[in-house]
Amino acid sequence: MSDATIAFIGLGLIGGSIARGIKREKPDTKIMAYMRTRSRLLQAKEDGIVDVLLDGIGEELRECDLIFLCTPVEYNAKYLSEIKPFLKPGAIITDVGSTKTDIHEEVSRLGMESKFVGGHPMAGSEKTGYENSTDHLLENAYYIITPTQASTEEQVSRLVRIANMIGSIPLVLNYREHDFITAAISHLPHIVASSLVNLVKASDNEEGLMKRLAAGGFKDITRIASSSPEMWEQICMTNSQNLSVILERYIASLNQILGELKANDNQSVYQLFETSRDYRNSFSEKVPGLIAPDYSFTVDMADEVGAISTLSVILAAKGISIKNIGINHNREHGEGTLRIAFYDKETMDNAWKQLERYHYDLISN
Ligand SMILES: NC(=O)c1ccc[n+]([C@@H]2O[C@H](COP(=O)([O-])OP(=O)(O)OC[C@H]3O[C@@H](n4cnc5c(N)ncnc54)[C@H](O)[C@@H]3O)[C@@H](O)[C@H]2O)c1
Ligand SMILES: O=C(O)C(=O)C[C@]1(C(=O)O)C=C[C@@H](O)C=C1
Repeated sequence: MSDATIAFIGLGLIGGSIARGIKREKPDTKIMAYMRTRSRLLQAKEDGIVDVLLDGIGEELRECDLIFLCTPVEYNAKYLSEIKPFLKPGAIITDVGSTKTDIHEEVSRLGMESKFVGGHPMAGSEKTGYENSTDHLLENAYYIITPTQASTEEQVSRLVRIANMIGSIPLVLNYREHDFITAAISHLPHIVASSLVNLVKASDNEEGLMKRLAAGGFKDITRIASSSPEMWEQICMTNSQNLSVILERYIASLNQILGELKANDNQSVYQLFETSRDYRNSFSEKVPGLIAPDYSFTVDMADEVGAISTLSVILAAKGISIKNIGINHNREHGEGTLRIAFYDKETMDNAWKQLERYHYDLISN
């Protein structure tokens, strides 16, 4: 079944980014959307991302092959029963929620296992709303797919196709396992970041010197404390059991560090930093989800004086901005190769076309 008509309930950061990615790759997809803020929906129509504006859940959904739930997790689960009467045969509902057990349990309670496949893109931002969505937000990030016991291969492969289409890397996972993993690598970090920021707020002096002097270290590990409270309250409440287990382990590890500090146990404090450094360094920066999308290609060209400037002039004449240009030192592609990076995919594709016209030898990265 082809997913020619797709609806989005909630069109914020994640819904908006998926819709943009789909429209970029398959512009003839008919996209319907509903969200709380009407003005942003109108903007999405103006941008050519949404074709049909919905006033709520209703008859129009009967036309849809695929329905994305992209609101905070508890609202996603509530929408299931409302949407159920409007599902056409073969249609599936999916969601993008950060927790999965809660919605899967609601799916079972409603007897909708054959109509639902869960999803969760493992990328995002502390920013919210359609206005911050981009067609490349989820590129190079894992897109976790959580089937039900009744999900068919065909249904799962439809979600895999969508994930691939938007540049993500699909990964099928059991929904309970998903929630334990994300408790440790996503939900606890949000609690740590927010509680640390609140600790500094409570400990600062009247002149606010802590706030003023906070530098890279503090800012690096607290960026996510600016995330949406509505979204994170719902994530924590729907994964409270896993989160409690992980939080208790974390508190125990903090208490251990406290004991070591008080006892002047410098060996153990050294080991804390040594172990974490080695493990953190073993997270390849090439791990999907950690790297920014790379819009670059290589040009194999003669190593002649002026070669770079000739190429730059060709691109500049077409108004194409280059983000970075440099000689490739690994020489895998032969002598005089140049790596050119661009700000987005569209610019990169355009540059490729222009250089092809001048018969440059191009290699995709
Ligand atoms: N932000 C992230 O980093 C991230 C990453 C992966 C998954 N998620 C998940 O994606 C979902 C959406 O998060 P987001 O970051 O896009 O949030 P967002 O605030 O940017 O967008 C939420 C959208 O839902 C709409 N909405 C909220 N309540 C609604 C309701 N009751 N009915 C209809 N529309 C409603 C809002 O108007 C908005 O369009 C959440 O379930 C979240 O757990 C978030
Ligand atoms: O980068 C961020 O701002 C995020 O918080 C993204 C992040 C996370 O890594 O925890 C947040 C929630 C999601 O469900 C998936 C990704």
